[in-house]
Amino acid sequence: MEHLDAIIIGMGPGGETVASRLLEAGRRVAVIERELVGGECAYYACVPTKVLLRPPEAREEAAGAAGLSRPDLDWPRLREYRDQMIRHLDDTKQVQGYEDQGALVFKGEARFVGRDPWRVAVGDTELTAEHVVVATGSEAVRPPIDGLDSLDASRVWTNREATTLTEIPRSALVIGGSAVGVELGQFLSRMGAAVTIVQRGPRLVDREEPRLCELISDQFARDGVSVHLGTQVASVARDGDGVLATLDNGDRLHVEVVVLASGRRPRTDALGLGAVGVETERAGLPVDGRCRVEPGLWAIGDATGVSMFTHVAKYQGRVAADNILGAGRTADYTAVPRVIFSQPEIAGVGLTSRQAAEQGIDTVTAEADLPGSLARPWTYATDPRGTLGLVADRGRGVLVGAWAFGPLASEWIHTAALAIRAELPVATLLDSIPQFPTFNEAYLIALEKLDM
Ligand SMILES: Cc1cc2nc3c(=O)[nH]c(=O)nc-3n(C[C@H](O)[C@H](O)[C@H](O)COP(=O)(O)OP(=O)(O)OC[C@H]3O[C@@H](n4cnc5c(N)ncnc54)[C@H](O)[C@@H]3O)c2cc1C
Ligand SMILES: NC(=O)c1ccc[n+]([C@@H]2O[C@H](COP(=O)([O-])OP(=O)(O)OC[C@H]3O[C@@H](n4cnc5c(N)ncnc54)[C@H](O)[C@@H]3O)[C@@H](O)[C@H]2O)c1
Repeated sequence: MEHLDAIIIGMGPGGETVASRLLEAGRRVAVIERELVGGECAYYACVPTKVLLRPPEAREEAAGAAGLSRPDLDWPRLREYRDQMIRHLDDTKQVQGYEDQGALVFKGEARFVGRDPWRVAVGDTELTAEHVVVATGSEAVRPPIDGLDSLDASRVWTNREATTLTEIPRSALVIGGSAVGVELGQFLSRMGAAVTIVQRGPRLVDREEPRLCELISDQFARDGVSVHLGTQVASVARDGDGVLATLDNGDRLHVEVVVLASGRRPRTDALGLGAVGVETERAGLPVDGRCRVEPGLWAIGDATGVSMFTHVAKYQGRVAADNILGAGRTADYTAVPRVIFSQPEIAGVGLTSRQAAEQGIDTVTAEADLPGSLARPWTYATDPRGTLGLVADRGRGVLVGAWAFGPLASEWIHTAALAIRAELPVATLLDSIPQFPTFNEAYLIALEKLDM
C-alpha cells in the first residue's frame, strides 16, 4: 500500500489550490476526483454562468452607450463558446497536468476505510497518508415540494442542467432568489424565457443589505421577471410537456422547466467518515481556524459550509496547505467579497448594518447614488444606475461593511474589502486620491456622508 504525504479528495478550486501548493513544495501527493478535475466551479457553476451572462450584459451595455444600437444575440455561438469554456466536459488535460507535476491521479469516488494513519480507498486501490484534505464541494438542495420527484428529470434543472443547457426554454420557474436564482433567472429572462422567481423569504438576496433587494427587485421589474416574495411552491405536476406549479398563495402557472436555486448542501455523505469515527454535520465538516478537522485531517471549500465561494475555497486551500507544510496559519473571514454577477452587479463585503448592530457596534451608515454624484456613470452609459453603501464603526473609526449595486461592482468592492480587512481609518480613506473618472470615486462621496 502506497504511503503519501497527502491525499486530496475532490479537485474543485479548493482541492486544486492545495494540491498545487503541496506539489510545488515537493510533497508526494495523490489526488482523487470522482467526476471532473476542476470541480463544480469550472464546469457547472462560476465559469459557465459568467460566460453565459456576459453577452446579454454586453448587449444591454451597447444599447445604453451613446451612438450604439442593441446588437443581436447569437445563441448557437454563445453555446459553442460556453462548451469551449467548460472544456466540453473533458478533463484529460487537467489530469495530465497534475500527473506531469508528479501527482498520483485517481478518477473515482474516495472513501475513508481507516485511521492512524488515515486510509482512503478509491476503486480497488487503498492509500495511506500523513494528511488527507477533504475538498468535496456541495450539491444543490432539492426542496421538499409535492410532486417534484415524479417529474421527468428533463423538466427539473439544478445548476448543472441550467449551465449546460442547449436550448433556451420558453418559460422557467426559479425556486430561490439569492445568488443562483438571480444569476440564472436574469440570464434566462434576457435570452427570452418568461421567468418567475419564487422566494420563500420576504426579500431577494436575503443575506445582503435590504436596499440591495429593492434595487435588484426594481431591475427585475424592468427586465419583466416576475418575482413572488414570501411565497413557496406548494406542488408541481406534469402538464402536457411542461409543468404545472401551484404556489402556496393559490397561484398556478404552467412552465417548461423548474430551476432549483434554493441553496446547496456540503457533499460529504459518500466519504464514509462516520465509519472512521469522524462526526459530520449537516452544515458542513466542522473545521477549526486552521481548516483542521482532526490531526492530519483537513477540510476546505464548500464541504466546510463556511462560505460557499470559489475564492474562499482557494483561500482555505492556501491556509490548509501552509499548515500542512508547517507554517501555522489561521484563516480570517472578516472581508470576504460576495458578488452576484447580475446586471447591474450586486456586491457586499463585511457586515450588513443589521449584523453590525447585532454585534453591539456603534453603527453609522451612508449611501451614495452614483449617477447623482459622479461623472463615471454618465461616461459609461446614457441612463446610468448604481449605489454604494457603507457601514462604519463610529467607535473605532473604521469601515466594517460595504455594499454596491452597479457596473463592475465585483471589481471596485475590493477597495472596501481591503479597507475592512486592514482596518484602514476612515480618515485615511478620506485622504485617498481615487482616479477620475472611476466608480471608485463613490467611496469619497459616501465616506463624506458618514456621520462619524
Ligand atoms: C450556479 C453557480 C454559480 C456560482 N458562481 C460563483 C462565482 O461566480 N464565484 C464564486 O466565488 N463562487 C461561485 N459559486 C460557488 C462555487 O461554485 C463554489 O463555492 C466552489 O465550486 C467550491 O469549490 P470546492 O473546491 O469546495 O468544490 P467543488 O467545486 O464543488 O468541487 C468538489 C469536487 O469534489 C468532487 N468529489 C465530491 N465527492 C467526492 C468523492 N467522494 N471522491 C472524489 N471526488 C469527490 C466533485 O466531483 C467535485 O469535482 C457558484 C455556484 C453555483 C451553483
Ligand atoms: N456569484 C457567486 O459568487 C455565486 C453565484 C451562485 C452561487 N453562489 C454560491 O452558491 C451557494 C448557493 O447559492 P443559492 O442561491 O442556491 O443558495 P442560497 O442559500 O444563497 O439562497 C437560497 C435562497 O433560496 C430561498 N429558498 C430556500 N428554500 C426555498 C423554497 N423552498 N422556496 C423558495 N425559496 C427558497 C432562500 O430564502 C434563499 O434566499 C451560495 O452560498 C452562493 O454564495 C455564488
